[in-house]
Amino acid sequence: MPIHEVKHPLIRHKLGIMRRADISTKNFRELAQEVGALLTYEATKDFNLQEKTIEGWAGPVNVEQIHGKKVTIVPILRAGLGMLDGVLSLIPVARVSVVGQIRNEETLEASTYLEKLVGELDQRMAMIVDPMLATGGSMISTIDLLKKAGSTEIRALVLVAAPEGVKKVLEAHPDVSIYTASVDERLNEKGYILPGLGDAGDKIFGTKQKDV
Ligand SMILES: O=P(O)(O)OC[C@H]1O[C@H](OP(=O)(O)OP(=O)(O)O)[C@H](O)[C@@H]1O
Ligand SMILES: O=c1cc[nH]c(=O)[nH]1
Ligand SMILES: [Mg+2]
Repeated sequence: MPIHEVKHPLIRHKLGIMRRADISTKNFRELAQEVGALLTYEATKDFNLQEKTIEGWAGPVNVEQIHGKKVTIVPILRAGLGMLDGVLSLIPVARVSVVGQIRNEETLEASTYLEKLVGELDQRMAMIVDPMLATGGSMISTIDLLKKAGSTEIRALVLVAAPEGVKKVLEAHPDVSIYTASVDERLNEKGYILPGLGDAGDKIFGTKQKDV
């Protein structure tokens, strides 16, 4: 299923706190990482395991280990950095490919200002992280550039998604799976998600809240 709305009680609870208008930068930041980690848990549940015999305390023991999955995590600057450590806490060996996208607040068009990708993308699962999937422009542009660079297996982890953006991403890239804590109601006339979280980048970095 290309869209996975993860309804785990811990995620619902933490996301509910993130929606408070008066949340502090510190709390928003901490929760973005925590929900990022919980979404990672869900997004990796189909990873294959292989058996291996190791020397245990009482002799040889059969254990399982993740098989054949090289991963690159792709935070979309800026706000994606707010989930990166949470994802890395569960996949500590992953390489990180950084992509900068900025949305023009008038036209809502995304433009790429940084692309620093790791090698062997054709052999890695790419896990894109960004708190917000609104019109979908930033996500589509990121998937486009990853595919151009060789990615064939891509997952996207977002805290909150708008139905309009999910539809656009899946129309453009039906092979990509999206994991989210919530598919919200809709976009407002300025392209912000309702009820949403407001401007996630500003909340994570403590910059000025825009008039949304
Ligand atoms: O789906 P879209 O309509 O493209 O909107 C979503 C994008 O907008 C925000 O980034 P923004 O451009 O505000 O940059 P920032 O992360 O630096 O704040 C957000 O973090 C997403 O990347
Ligand atoms: O709701 C939104 C839409 C775009 N970017 C955000 O940070 N929030
Ligand atoms: Mg922003």
